Amino acid sequence: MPVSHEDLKMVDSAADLLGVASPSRKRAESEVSRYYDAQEPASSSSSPSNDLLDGVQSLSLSHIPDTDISPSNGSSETSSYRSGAVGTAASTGAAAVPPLQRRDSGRGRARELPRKSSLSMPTAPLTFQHHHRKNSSSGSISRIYTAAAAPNIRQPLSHEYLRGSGSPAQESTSVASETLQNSTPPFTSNEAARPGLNGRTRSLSRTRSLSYMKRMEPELPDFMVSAPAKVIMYGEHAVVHGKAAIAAALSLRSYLHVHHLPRDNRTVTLHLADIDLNHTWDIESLPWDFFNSPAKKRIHFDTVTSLDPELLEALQPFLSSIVNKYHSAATAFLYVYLCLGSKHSPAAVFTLRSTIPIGAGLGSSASITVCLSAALHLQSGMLVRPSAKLFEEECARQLKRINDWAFVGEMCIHGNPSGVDNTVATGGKAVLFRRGDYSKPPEVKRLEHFPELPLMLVNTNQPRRTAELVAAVHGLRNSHPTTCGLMLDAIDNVTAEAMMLLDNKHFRPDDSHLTRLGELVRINHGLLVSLGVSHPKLERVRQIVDGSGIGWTKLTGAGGGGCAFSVLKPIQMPGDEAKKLKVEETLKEEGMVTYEATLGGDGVGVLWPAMHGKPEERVSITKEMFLAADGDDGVEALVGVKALGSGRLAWGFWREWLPEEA
Ligand SMILES: Nc1ncnc2c1ncn2[C@@H]1O[C@H](COP(=O)(O)OP(=O)(O)OP(=O)(O)O)[C@@H](O)[C@H]1O
Ligand SMILES: C[C@@](O)(CCO)CC(=O)[O-]
Repeated sequence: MPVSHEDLKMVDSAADLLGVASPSRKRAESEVSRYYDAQEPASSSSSPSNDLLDGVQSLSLSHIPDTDISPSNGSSETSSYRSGAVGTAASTGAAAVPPLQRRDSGRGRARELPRKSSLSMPTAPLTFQHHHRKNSSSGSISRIYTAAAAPNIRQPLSHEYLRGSGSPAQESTSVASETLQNSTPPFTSNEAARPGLNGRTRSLSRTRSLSYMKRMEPELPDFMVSAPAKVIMYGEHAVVHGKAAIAAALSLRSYLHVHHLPRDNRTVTLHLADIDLNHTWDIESLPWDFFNSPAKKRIHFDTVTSLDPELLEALQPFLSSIVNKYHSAATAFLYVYLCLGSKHSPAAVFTLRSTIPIGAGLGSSASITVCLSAALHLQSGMLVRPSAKLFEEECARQLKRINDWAFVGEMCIHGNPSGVDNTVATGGKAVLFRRGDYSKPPEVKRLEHFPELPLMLVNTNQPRRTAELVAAVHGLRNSHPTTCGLMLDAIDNVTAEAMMLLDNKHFRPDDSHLTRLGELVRINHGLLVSLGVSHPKLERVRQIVDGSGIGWTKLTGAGGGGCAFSVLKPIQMPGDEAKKLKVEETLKEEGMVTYEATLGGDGVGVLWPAMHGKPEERVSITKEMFLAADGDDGVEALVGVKALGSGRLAWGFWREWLPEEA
């Protein structure tokens, strides 16, 4: 392994990476280059000049064997679930190398890799599509890759200029320089000529104009990230107490636009448009010294399982002027921003809009913290844009990094979350999740055979706060430890039984399997009622659906209001469709909203740069356009994963799984 984990930690913690290479970073870069030179066959074809060397990593996946989950072994004490990709990657603790940029001299083209990890494929609208995971090559291997479509990170213009004559980048710099000089004459013209790098001669005025340009030019292009909502099918609340839960990504999503400001603007703005929160901080006045002090410093590779009260305290002066009932989202942003950044972090405006109802049990908070985590990692160069050339293992590693820090954000919003919401919002699809020991990574098993289920999702529009409901269950458990313990065990058994059905490739939603799943839904809801987390409006949904006989209903998420879903019976008799329409009508009359959403789609995605349109007529998506989009439909039409699709010029997803072969 050419670069040690320690080196990389140093590289990372010397976070003034933008434009200024630290000694450790330079060392790491040169080690990567040496390694790369040694690996690359001389016959490699030349690459586009903007190819970047994005990373090298030692890949090591520990495999935890499959274990059958049956009702008999389903209790938390005895059941043993197979750890899947996220959990597995988490357990390796292997170092990942920050993407290092390298101007290519003919070797940087992405090489043919033995196996693709993440193919472009249609996204969420493929309702409950079946997938399986390719067997990964076993053992611990070292590989190197390049990602041609990687974010063009940390490339100040001046670097382009100084690299030598004749490159397209230099041409464009010169043109831009002249344009700027014509429009804004910031320097005197009679400057003495002096030798430039590469033996060339440059005038001082040109040097100064470049430095002026450097200040005016944003450090990075604008980009977007997106993450889905989730539905917990079985096991909410119990999952906070170490039991298993089954959850799936939902096709409603949050979108975060990151607009970079000129370098001489040293501010960072968080604009949460849905909740009318718009706050700007002066970057250099933030408590960096405290967050970056040796005792407090946490880096991208760290798994943080609890918040540091002193760090939270240090943030208070910077949050106290934000008066907003949803202000915990700002705490989450600032905490992660300060942990992952430095006082040299790029100046930017983070604008968020979401199509997920807030505080409705659909994981709106996790969706936004996943977006924030992904954006901050991308900004600091700690992620490679997903591409078909990215190894499955590296995808898992990057997803783990996003997920770990989204969890930190979730802790800021929820207090004591299990992490199931951010895990689903990060990885997408459907998972079985269990976190027995909070000091360790959770066990996560991706459900490869998650079936297409006929679901109806209903929002009661009754607001509530997850943190309060989780605290209420803790309270009940403290006063009735034995009874509550048994109820939590019962929920765990329900989840284990459902797991056998949902992860079974022979599952067919049109036979007795569906009835069994439905009954488990109803039992789980009953247990949640006993735990005190239902609400009269949720009971009303259940009553209406039960009365019509069209399916089985359960609250989802924290309860106390928010959403319920019904697993619908197959439409078999002539009157069945009419009954369903009648139910929807009644719910609407009572002020509730039903959603047509699909489960099992993609997790976190990135649109880099933020552009839309056909390749020949692509235009930038500005934050103004994003803010002006009309409602959820407008947001979806402008930036939506469905509207723009996925692929190199559209949304990219870190996918750990491949479509099932025909
Ligand atoms: N669109 C949004 N814009 C800004 N902040 C948001 C947004 N959505 C969620 N949040 C943040 O998340 C908090 C709501 O989180 P909460 O856990 O109560 O609901 P949820 O995540 O939708 O539900 P559950 O955890 O049951 O799935 C809000 O207080 C706010 O801080
Ligand atoms: C209620 C809960 O189980 C689910 C919230 O979506 C809380 C958690 O898992 O953190």
